[in-house]
Amino acid sequence: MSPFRGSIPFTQESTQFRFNVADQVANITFTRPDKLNALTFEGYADLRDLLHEIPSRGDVRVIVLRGEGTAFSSGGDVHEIIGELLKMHSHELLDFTRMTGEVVKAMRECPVPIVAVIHGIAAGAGSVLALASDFRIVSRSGKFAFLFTKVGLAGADMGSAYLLPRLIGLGRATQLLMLGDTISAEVADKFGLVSVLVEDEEIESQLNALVHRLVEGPAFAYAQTKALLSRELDMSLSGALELEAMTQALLMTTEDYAEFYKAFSEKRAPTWKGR
Ligand SMILES: CC(C)(COP(=O)(O)OP(=O)(O)OC[C@H]1O[C@@H](n2cnc3c(N)ncnc32)[C@H](O)[C@@H]1OP(=O)(O)O)[C@@H](O)C(=O)NCCC(=O)NCCSC(=O)/C=C1/CC=CC=CO1
Repeated sequence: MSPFRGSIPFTQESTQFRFNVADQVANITFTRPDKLNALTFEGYADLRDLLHEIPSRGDVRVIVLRGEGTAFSSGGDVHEIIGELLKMHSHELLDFTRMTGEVVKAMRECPVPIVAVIHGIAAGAGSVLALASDFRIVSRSGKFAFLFTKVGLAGADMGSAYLLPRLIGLGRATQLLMLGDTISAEVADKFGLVSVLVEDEEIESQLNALVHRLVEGPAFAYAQTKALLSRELDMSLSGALELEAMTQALLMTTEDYAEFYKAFSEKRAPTWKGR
């Protein structure tokens, strides 16, 4: 069995992040500000297990991922890499790299939208967690560093060579993943990596506005949209058209769909139920 927990569900507080649910918002906050919220093996595994668990709770409409202090996350914990990873055998290393990939898989397969709040640096695995989120609210102090080649690893890690070109194009993804340079919030915005660019002091109000929209909106339609966006990436056009046709036909039977037209006729805003 993998040493990285794996089949053990996330049931208690993590030592790596704080988790709470309030008003249908799941807040996951990395809590190692003195290490710029570096991720330990336990941190990755806890995050993966928590992301597997959240959808089944039924009380969460949006997940907010953020870091305490001055950074989002500086990626893998360098001290743990030096102390443990460098001593591992190849089969243990493969367990580890697969486990980190499972975090990204859990994020992309999670039907609940994920919003990453980027102030300060998102580096290494931290930049990939931002990339794998559905929305990135980035303040002027935000920075991204897909720095894997700078530590002697392939720039493609945790699915970044899959996700990044799809988000910002092959040319810019090559530049970021191969050179590993740190880019500012402005450059990230120009490249298309940013969903909302905000002044530092506006980050909470802009986050609240987006979270409010996602909480109040049609959750089932959002979940299906996320699933289609992921699944259609590798499909033929005819496969994608068929999948969308089946999904829309399903959504046309929901209470939310009927509610929109009822509300339209009654000249009022719809009340979404997520079903
Ligand atoms: C570029 C930096 C992220 C930020 O630089 P700077 O703003 O100048 O801040 P520092 O002074 O360097 O850091 C402040 C303190 O935080 C500690 N710290 C920073 N990053 C880490 C970290 N990743 N792990 C542990 N501790 C960290 C730093 O030591 C300072 O503490 P002290 O004051 O007590 O010394 C810069 O910090 C930096 O380059 N950090 C390392 C980034 C890194 O190498 N990340 C890991 C990359 S690999 C990865 O993320 C993921 C995987 C997963 C999959 C497969 C294989 C490998 O790794």
